[in-house]
Amino acid sequence: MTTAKQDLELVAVTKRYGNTVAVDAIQHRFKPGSYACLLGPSGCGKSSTLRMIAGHESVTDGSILLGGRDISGLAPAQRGTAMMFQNYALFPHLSVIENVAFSLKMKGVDAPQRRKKAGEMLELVDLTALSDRLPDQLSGGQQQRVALARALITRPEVLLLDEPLSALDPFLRVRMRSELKKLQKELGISFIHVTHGQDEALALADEIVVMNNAVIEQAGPAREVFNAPRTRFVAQFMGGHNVIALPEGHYAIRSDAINVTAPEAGLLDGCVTAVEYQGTHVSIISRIVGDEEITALVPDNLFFSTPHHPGDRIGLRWDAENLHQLTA
Ligand SMILES: Nc1ncnc2c1ncn2[C@@H]1O[C@H](COP(=O)(O)OP(=O)(O)OP(=O)(O)O)[C@@H](O)[C@H]1O
Repeated sequence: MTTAKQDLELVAVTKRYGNTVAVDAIQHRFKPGSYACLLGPSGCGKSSTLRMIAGHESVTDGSILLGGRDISGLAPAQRGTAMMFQNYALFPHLSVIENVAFSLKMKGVDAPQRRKKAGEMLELVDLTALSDRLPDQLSGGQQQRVALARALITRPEVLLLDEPLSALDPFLRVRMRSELKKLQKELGISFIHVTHGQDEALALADEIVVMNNAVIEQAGPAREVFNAPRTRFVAQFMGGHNVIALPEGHYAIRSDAINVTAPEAGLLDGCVTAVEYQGTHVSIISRIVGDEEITALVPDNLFFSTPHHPGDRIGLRWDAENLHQLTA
């Protein structure tokens, strides 16, 4: 398997469909050998971005560079990228091993070589025993591994995954996501994974690229994007944050960084509107001045030592270092 270490760079990449601007001059450098998640709500332009990188969609403006080489005008098979699709797109009449070997057949590789290479890929995804089955004789998770093997046989430098876990049930989704992460580390190539699930992105990504309305709102290591959102959108989309208006501006603060005190001991007073038990934590929602709501996430033992109920007056405190000023 290739271990080439090449940057993938998007230079002012734009996609327009008629009058719709799906991707608006985005600029980003994906580090080699890292797991990146393109995260954002439906319609923000993440699939269009991925399809342009893959070559399944033309670039309206700008360019895509892999290792400094402009690949924007190349056919998908010539780019050094491979795509794994949402619905896996397996050929129903071909066996597992034939599906995996398909692209080699198109390249004119002879049958014994194809079988050997496809066999290696099936071993990598732990499917050797099912080589001769047809796709409809496989579970969703197994079909996904076939699709992975089929994409990886081309030895891409960058593997592109479009919502690869969305067709799986929640249990399998969690299992497959750790397999994807492990595979990426083993292969050492870059994965770019499109998802609209923030928990999926947090679990998988070395780097999260948050898109909204055709632009990149924020990009950085997963922990940084979660912990220090720069815009109201990122704070709300990542979840687990409050946006507070203070005289100096708007700030994001994690719900678990808000401490609940007696009313006179807080920086702000609140009136409890709801209490939700969440197992390890209890979420206390209170209304503050200006009718804004603040959620405090309190460890369950702390909550039950001094329980609060809807209608109670409470104080809310935080350490200034946990406030992150928002730019928009
Ligand atoms: N072939 C197309 N023709 C016209 N408009 C399109 C086409 N494909 C996408 N769009 C529009 O471009 C915008 C971005 O779409 P895109 O599929 O990239 O978003 P997305 O973030 O991947 O959304 P989702 O999570 O729903 O797949 C949307 O407004 C969409 O309606």
